[in-house]
Amino acid sequence: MVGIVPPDNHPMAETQESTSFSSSPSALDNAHETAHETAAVTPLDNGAPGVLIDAAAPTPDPLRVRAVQTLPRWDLFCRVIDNHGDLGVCLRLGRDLASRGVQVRMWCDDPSGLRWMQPTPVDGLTVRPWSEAESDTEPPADVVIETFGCELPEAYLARMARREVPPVWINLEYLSAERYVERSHGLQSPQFSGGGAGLNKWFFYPGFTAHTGGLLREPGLAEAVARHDGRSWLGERGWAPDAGERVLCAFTYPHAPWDEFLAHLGGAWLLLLCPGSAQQRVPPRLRPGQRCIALPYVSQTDFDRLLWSCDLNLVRGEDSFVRAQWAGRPMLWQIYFQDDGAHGPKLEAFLDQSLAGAPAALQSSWRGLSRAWNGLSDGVGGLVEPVPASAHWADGALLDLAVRQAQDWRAKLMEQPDLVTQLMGFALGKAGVSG
Ligand SMILES: Cc1cn([C@H]2C[C@H](O)[C@@H](COP(=O)(O)OP(=O)(O)O[C@H]3O[C@@H](C)[C@H](O)[C@@H](O)[C@H]3O)O2)c(=O)[nH]c1=O
Repeated sequence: MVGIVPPDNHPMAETQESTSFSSSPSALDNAHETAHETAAVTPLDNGAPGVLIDAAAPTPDPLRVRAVQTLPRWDLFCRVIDNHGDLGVCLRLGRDLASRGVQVRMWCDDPSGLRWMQPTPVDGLTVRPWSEAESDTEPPADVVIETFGCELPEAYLARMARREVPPVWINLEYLSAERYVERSHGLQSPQFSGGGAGLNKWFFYPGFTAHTGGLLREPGLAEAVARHDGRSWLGERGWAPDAGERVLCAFTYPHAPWDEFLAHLGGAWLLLLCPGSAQQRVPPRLRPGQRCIALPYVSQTDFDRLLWSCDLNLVRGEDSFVRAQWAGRPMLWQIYFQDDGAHGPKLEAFLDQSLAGAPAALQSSWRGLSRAWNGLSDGVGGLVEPVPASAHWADGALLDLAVRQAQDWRAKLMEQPDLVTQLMGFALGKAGVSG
């Protein structure tokens, strides 16, 4: 068992929240463009790996066994741009891979958030300072995952290129429901210069449809959610609702239009406020029937359980957004704001997919509420606007419809092979050992 606790002298996690990259193109756009600029861009040649065998099932998953035997060591590279999502996604990926038997090293430039996200060791997962990847004496791993276009250290790239059998080098991209994802998933970018010259980089896109890399979903997740007793779990922590109260969890960016939202939140609600802007922005004087509790940072595992316990989850970024979908509870997504307005179409694309087939009343209300929560009027970026009165959604019937929709959407997503299963199949294919 290897520890995952960051070095003692590392600064503790910051609590300042950043809500945008800059006005320059996002890392996603850059990576996307890189793939298309390169002369030899070829589509995914072996299709999506069609293996869907739960690794928790008693029968060993043949793909997992083959992947662990053939590609036993994986290196993940994680650069913390801001907030907690970069680290959160890498941790979840590393933990999932390690639980399936591969040895994972996570090279990270700021692992301080792991103190609360992952306070206990994870078997098979080690965290190493990014700076040491340059001079590491062990050879690079069999599979190298560059997350979110974080750009690997030059010296490490050169050592990758010198390996007799080069590692499978995969860039794991940001999650989006937009159409380009299906087109871009599985593209390759041969490298002609720099330390990695001669190597091939593959682009792997998470997503919501069969022609994408899917979503992180560890084995046994559905069963764990089904077994969870939310009210007892909240009670054990002193966060239980009173009789007749609904519970809402809020993990938000600073620009959420809280005043308008609370004005339209009908009925009795207990607001569980995660650290950061939700605690700073929710007005101390709430409306009759509303009360709040400020939560501390909890581990990622407990954060999931928190989402499973609430009647409504206000989430953000990427990882909490995905986890709220697995909770199968109504969820409002506060998307990561981008100065160039790229977040508008990204939100609309997700709403198009997740609301498809929902009752018309819910579709229009939820879309309106989601736009308003994000300060968008019609999918085009803009300043925060008041939540329209039509978004007076929270009483009775509409929330019940939203519950059903969240469960239907989750059931649809569960039909997809999970991201790690797909990633293992993809890596095997690119190592020339699929079959
Ligand atoms: C509040 C809380 C969160 N978490 C975890 C859950 C997630 O793994 C993580 C939060 O990450 P996210 O939900 O992705 O939101 P986020 O906004 O923190 O992160 C990101 O959003 C991305 C879109 C950007 O690219 C990133 O640069 C980053 O800003 O923190 C806990 O483990 N415990 C807690 O108490």
